[in-house]
Amino acid sequence: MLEIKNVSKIYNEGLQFQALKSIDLEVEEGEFVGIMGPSGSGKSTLLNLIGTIDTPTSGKVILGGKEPAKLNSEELAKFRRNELGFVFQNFNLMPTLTVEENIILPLTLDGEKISVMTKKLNIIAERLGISELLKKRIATISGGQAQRVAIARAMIHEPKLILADEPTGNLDTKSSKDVMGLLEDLNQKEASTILMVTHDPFAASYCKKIVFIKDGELVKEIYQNGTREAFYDDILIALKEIEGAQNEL
Ligand SMILES: Nc1ncnc2c1ncn2[C@@H]1O[C@H](COP(=O)(O)OP(=O)(O)OP(=O)(O)O)[C@@H](O)[C@H]1O
Repeated sequence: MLEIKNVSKIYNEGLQFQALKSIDLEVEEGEFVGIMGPSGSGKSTLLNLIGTIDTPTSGKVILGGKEPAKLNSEELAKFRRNELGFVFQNFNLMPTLTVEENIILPLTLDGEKISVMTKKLNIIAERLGISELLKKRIATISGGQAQRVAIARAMIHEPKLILADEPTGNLDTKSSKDVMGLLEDLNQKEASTILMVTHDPFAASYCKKIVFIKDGELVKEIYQNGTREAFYDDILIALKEIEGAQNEL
């Protein structure tokens, strides 16, 4: 469903900098993939290319058979709204709106009927355990609750792919566990395809596969074969290997 073919990204502002070098990556429908790597290795650059926020210097990003780089700005805005769901570290919710207003925002932009929006809203709120919060303003809920709301907003239009950038970055341990359990559930029970950038080995242990990026190149891939606890240990070993090699340099 997602194909990244020989993608490179060179930033041209001021000094040229090659942030990604010939990346090849395929994500199948229903996968839950983590992207890890040292700071500055190119994780956000890669996520921005997949999220159609930026375009590759060379190579192709193909999502659901379409190449977003070929769309005009209006088509692209529609593509992004329909095919992708975004979850960010800082939640990116509208603080003065209520929980329900935030969740239905993507549908409002598409001019959906109120009856359809209400039905979808109630199903997803129930599913994510936030039905009690719908009338509250974002400014009055906790970080863990805000991230649930952000996930509901990312899911409500049933996107092909959910892109999460450090979704537990601003959460305490308990909320991180809740949010990751929720993403795992969406992946397992509703076959949502999820791609998540994270520094946090605990959050990453919920993924089924992790790709490691270093200096703009994919250097390693590991899969969860046994328990999540065993995968957590595998992740720590892989990080040590990659960051250790970096420290030696
Ligand atoms: N707009 C830009 N112009 C020039 N260089 C950039 C730009 N954006 C990012 N870079 C550089 O590209 C490299 C990769 O950045 P990126 O943000 O993708 O890394 P990252 O792995 O997400 O890092 P972090 O984990 O710290 O968020 C870095 O060296 C960064 O300085």
